[in-house]
Amino acid sequence: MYAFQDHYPENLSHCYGCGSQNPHGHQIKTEWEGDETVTRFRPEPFHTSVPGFAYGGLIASLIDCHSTASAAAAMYRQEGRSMDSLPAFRFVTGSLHVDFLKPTPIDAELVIRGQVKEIKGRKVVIESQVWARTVMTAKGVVVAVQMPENFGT
Ligand SMILES: CCCCCCCCCCCCCCCC(=O)SCCNC(=O)CCNC(=O)[C@H](O)C(C)(C)COP(=O)(O)OP(=O)(O)OC[C@H]1O[C@@H](n2cnc3c(N)ncnc32)[C@H](O)[C@@H]1OP(=O)(O)O
Repeated sequence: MYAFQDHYPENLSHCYGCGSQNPHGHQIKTEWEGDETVTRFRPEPFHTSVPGFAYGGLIASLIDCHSTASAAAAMYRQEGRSMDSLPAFRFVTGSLHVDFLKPTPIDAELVIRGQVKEIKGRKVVIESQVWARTVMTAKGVVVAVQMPENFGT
């Protein structure tokens, strides 16, 4: 699989959630399945909250990085451009909202499915659901905003 994150330049691949260059991070991989974006992730025992269940911060960070990657992919798709083409779209999280609907088992593969709800100017809104086996355990909404040139200054 060649994922959205595989197009990130190396100097922007250190993110804890999605950076391929961060050995301590989740290193998530996201791709299109039709009009939805999909990330699959298997929690480790050290991601535990209540024994047997995954920590909510893990769920939130999966939704976060799944959504920023989906935002970039959606912008490229809207422009009919490959994710390798320039200028690059780089998105950061403006807002992250998560609803925890059910406890998320630690021993299941998690499937995060995202839909593009809005693309307006530099902003993309992504809605996502986290599935464990046949149960939707969480859902989220992220407002992703194209990183300004002066980010961090
Ligand atoms: C394939 C190649 C791709 C390359 C890809 C490279 C990798 C790419 C980096 C990887 C890394 C991943 C990232 C992981 C996800 C993090 O963890 S990112 C880290 C956490 N996030 C941050 O640190 C962001 C900190 N905040 C900021 O820098 C600024 O507040 C922001 C978010 C850039 C927005 O500031 P701004 O650019 O001045 O925004 P502004 O022009 O005022 O607003 C633009 C639009 O966004 C909306 N907006 C802005 N902030 C918010 C908010 N908080 N709530 C709701 N809406 C908002 C505005 O309402 C506006 O919408 P419209 O009025 O146009 O409808």
